Amino acid sequence: MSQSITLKHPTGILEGKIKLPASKSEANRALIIAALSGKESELHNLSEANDTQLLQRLLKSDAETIDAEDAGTVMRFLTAYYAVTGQQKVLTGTARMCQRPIKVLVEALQELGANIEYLGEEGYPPLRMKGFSGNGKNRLKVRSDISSQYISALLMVAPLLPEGLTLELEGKIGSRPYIEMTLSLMEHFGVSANFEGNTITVAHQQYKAASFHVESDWSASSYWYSLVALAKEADITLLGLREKSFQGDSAIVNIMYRLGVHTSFTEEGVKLTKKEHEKYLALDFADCPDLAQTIVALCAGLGITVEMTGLESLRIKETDRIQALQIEVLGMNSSLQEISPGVFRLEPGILTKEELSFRTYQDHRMAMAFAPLALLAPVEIQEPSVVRKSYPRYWEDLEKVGFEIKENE
Ligand SMILES: O=C(O)C1=C[C@@H](OP(=O)(O)O)[C@@H](O)[C@H](O)C1
Ligand SMILES: C=C(OP(=O)(O)O)C(=O)O
Repeated sequence: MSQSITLKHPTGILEGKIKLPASKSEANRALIIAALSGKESELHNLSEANDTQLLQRLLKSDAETIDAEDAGTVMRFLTAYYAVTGQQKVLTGTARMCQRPIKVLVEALQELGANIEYLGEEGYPPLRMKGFSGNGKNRLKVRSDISSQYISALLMVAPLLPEGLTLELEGKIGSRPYIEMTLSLMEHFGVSANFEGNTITVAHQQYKAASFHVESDWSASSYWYSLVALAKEADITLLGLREKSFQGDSAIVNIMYRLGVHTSFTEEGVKLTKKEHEKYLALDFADCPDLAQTIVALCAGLGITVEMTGLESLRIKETDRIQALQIEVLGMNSSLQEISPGVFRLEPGILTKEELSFRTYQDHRMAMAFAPLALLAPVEIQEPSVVRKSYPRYWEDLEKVGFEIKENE
């Protein structure tokens, strides 16, 4: 794919049925649990997302050096997996992955008896995994305000530990629904846990073989909600989404109700139609950080002021997402500012440009969140292939509902 594409929509009217990619979060948990169980589990509808394809390949690889690329779940889940299964590996990733912290997880695994060495800067990948003595502690305090992926990684390996594991979560619990998703998947594969207050206990147990069907990705649905909110008229069905979901990003239903999208659940998934939107919103993203970019881009487009909290983890994701958003909304005459510690305010401006252009910072969600603005004016997206991380068919799906996409020289 070329360095940039330009999107236009000739009518602004959207109609169609879209099969979303499957959730990479559910799929990557199911893959790790199936590998830990040592049993033949049937996993259906594994995501075509690169993060999932990559984990599938790496779990089968005999190579000593394992490249987790830019996939946070792959890096964190494999660190715990290789540690507890005593495999000698070097775990690395993209330059950005080597700036994403992993100290909390490494220190926890070391306390459990893992021998892990930093090959670069302390606290960051690459890591050398040197074996597991298995005579460590069975109760740990772990910070839960940096990334929930550390907690999920520890929980999935916990039943293999001779005395199980009790985790005491310290600090604010960020991305909590992802921890709950991990526990639900573990339960699906026969392992019970107890989560009360800030303490999670998992006894020594065996995973059981089970079949599992991965649900469509609610995070990916958010771009379609945004498209409906910006369209002149819309009738869009997203296939394979369920009202009762393991995914916390299903919170998009209630957020988008306020931003002009009505959801009805059908046999096949969800049907999205337009309604009135509110003019001002205050939203907390602590439980659903991956939705923040969608909402910022949409509110800048619709002229809605939004005050946001719970954005702390955005600074250590595929890029510093707060900084990337602050730069990119300027091109729409909007501003995103921290008005008091931890509180960000998006103040939308009037669109004056005939064509909008957005950089994507090697972050799939920057590309997917800003593309729907092509319903207001032609939009150039730089480095469009970034979408492969979670939604490789995004551009094709937009073409199915009438977007014209031109590859630029
Ligand atoms: O466990 C998971 O599948 C994820 C957890 C979240 O990360 P943090 O826990 O780092 O916020 C989320 O942003 C990421 O896309 C997927
Ligand atoms: C943050 C994300 O993924 P990860 O942390 O798994 O790289 C994401 O998909 O938005």
